[in-house]
Amino acid sequence: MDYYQAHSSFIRQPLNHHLYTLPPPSPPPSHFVSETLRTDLQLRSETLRTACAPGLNLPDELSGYHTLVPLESTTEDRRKFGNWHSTVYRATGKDDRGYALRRIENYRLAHQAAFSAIEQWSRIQHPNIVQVHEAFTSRSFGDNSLVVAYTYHPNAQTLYDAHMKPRSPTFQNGRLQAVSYQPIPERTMWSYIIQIAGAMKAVHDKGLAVRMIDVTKVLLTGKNRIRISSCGVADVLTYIPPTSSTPQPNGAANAADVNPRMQQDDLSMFGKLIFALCCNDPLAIHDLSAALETMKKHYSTDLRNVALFCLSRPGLHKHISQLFDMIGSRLLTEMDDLQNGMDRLEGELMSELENARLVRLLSKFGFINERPEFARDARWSETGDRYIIKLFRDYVFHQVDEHGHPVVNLSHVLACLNKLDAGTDERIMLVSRDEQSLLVVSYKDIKACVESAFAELSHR
Ligand SMILES: Nc1ncnc2c1ncn2[C@@H]1O[C@H](COP(=O)(O)OP(=O)(O)OP(=O)(O)O)[C@@H](O)[C@H]1O
Repeated sequence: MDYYQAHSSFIRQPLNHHLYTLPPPSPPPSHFVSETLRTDLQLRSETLRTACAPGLNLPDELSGYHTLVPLESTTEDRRKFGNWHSTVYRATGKDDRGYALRRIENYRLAHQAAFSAIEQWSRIQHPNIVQVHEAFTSRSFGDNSLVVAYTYHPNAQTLYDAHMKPRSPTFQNGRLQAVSYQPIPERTMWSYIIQIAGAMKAVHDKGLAVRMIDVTKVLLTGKNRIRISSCGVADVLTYIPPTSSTPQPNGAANAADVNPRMQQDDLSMFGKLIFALCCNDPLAIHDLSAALETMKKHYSTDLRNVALFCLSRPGLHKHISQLFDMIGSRLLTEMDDLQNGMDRLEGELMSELENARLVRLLSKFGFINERPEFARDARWSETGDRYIIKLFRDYVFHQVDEHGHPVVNLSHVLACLNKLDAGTDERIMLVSRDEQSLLVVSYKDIKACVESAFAELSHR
């Protein structure tokens, strides 16, 4: 006979939604947090776990990083980082986190001091800069490679890929139609400008220069969230050791030594990037008057002025801080958007908060039930609080239907656990496996049993 005939068909209890905390009333729409946050996060975590296609002949291990997966084609259409061939790989670090490893092929380290810029970069933590971790050389790829490790942002796209890459035609009404060009909205452009300018200012204030501001090197890592990638590589590649007679023109070994011209170059690269994005053409500034005409069609004079300021002739007083005077109240719009984004995220977090409660509860069950050291100690598992918990566990998870088949009903589990966590006065009947004893207890009682059994374990 089924040991749980007494509950052979339990009453289906709807989820008690009042036991969940409701998110605050409709958070305002946000420029930053994705509408489909859950899907986005799930896709990111899936990407983190994808394995590499076999046959790529990649090293198994590289200075503590393993499971390398190339993030771009390693065969055809190989683009270059300056004059060097470069490839970005996703890898897992010693701490089990994801890293992006940028490998520069055929690089010979002549001076260990070339890495000192990486140390400076690794100390810069900024929300719009992909964090630099370390750099090392390696022969594991069969050549002399320089490898720089960055934080990995799953499913990040370069601004080029996100906005400018030609899209393949799609089927519409049974016909292949070219995807029409959609200019980036002005508000998004301001947001990008503010984020990049903020990152540049942080870098310049530290006496460094970004040196690589390009649509293929700025990553979109979330909705309208961008980060400058590849920082530090140019400093290592172009390092020139100081000599007693000449100041360092390029070497970034020392913050104070960075040539202010590089910071001016950053500003003009920034100007080129703004034109490229607004005109949907990476080489837009090659024909400046045409580029200005195109910009006029879709963007305000203020935006054009910011781009022109960046491109203007370098000068002693030209500085990234001046850009913020030109941005003016748009900074406030950006702050509003960010705060709306925070509200929305908090709302999302509220509804996920309940999961943590239930996991905590289930973990306590895991600690209490079936402890091997008490297997022969019937006084532990078959008496008092622990016995009630054991019967409750059967009630929640081990019920069978009239045919003796396991009842697998998640809403029953959730409802029971929520009531237990809330410690309601509702009472249930628990039946022993041999059906010899029946106990009527409230969730409140069971909650007290769980707390005391757990406390007893923790203080042993
Ligand atoms: N830190 C990172 N996290 C996640 N993805 C990254 C990271 N850095 C780079 N990537 C991805 O790696 C790929 C290659 O990056 P890379 O900078 O080489 O861009 P690219 O478009 O191939 O430019 P290039 O012309 O220099 O080859 C891009 O798809 C980019 O999104």
